[in-house]
Amino acid sequence: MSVAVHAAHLSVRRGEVEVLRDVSLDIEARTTAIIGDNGSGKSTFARVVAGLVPRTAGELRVWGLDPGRDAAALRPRLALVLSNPDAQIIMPTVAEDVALSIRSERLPRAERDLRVKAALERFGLESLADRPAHDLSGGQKQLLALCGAFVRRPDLVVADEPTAFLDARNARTVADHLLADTGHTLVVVTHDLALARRCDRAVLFADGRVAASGIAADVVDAYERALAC
Ligand SMILES: Nc1ncnc2c1ncn2[C@@H]1O[C@H](COP(=O)(O)OP(=O)(O)OP(=O)(O)O)[C@@H](O)[C@H]1O
Repeated sequence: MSVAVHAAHLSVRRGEVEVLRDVSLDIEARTTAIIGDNGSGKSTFARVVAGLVPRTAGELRVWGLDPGRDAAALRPRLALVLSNPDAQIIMPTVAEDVALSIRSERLPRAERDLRVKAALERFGLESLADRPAHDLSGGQKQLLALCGAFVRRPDLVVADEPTAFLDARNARTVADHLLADTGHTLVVVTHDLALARRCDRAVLFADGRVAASGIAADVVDAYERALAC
């Protein structure tokens, strides 16, 4: 499997604070969880991979491209899912919001509508297609955010605490969709250790550095043992 994310001695400074320090890792598994305490740098890592935050030092490649310099080439291949779906809803109705995600592909209308319909069906949202998006429940909104991400058929999905505001049932549904093998690579920042365990690999961040990485269950076990001390 090719390397989705390659970081070598990556550092990120935000203001006076060095938030990521000397991070070196390769992400090549299909699904990778990023775990660690509050403030350990997980979201910053997700954002620098997604090209939203610049690096201060070191090397970063996403599918061999530099997220800072090659943002335009990476944009169609990468989808970002955040914990607060309200921040990701733009259009008035559910179907329009999903269609917006593929507007830049300039598809013929019939083809676009078919793509949107298939995506809505996959996420169980077809009966809500014409509903105002902001009227959906929190769980439905997060499914809508996922639908908008996956309708683009991204190679890499970066999800930052996608289950944070969901009940156990919706968290499970969202995790099932993220982990389903649809040909994408998943990097998921999460405090949901059940979700982290279901990933192939995990990376534990501590104080802006990589503290451990390996098979997800092993890394989560080590983190839980450390938490118990
Ligand atoms: N724009 C910024 N300016 C200054 N400091 C920042 C900025 N963004 C993040 N930080 C700091 O960087 C550190 C890491 O933040 P980050 O959000 O990456 O952590 P996290 O591991 O995702 O935390 P959480 O689990 O609480 O979401 C924190 O100390 C945070 O205060």
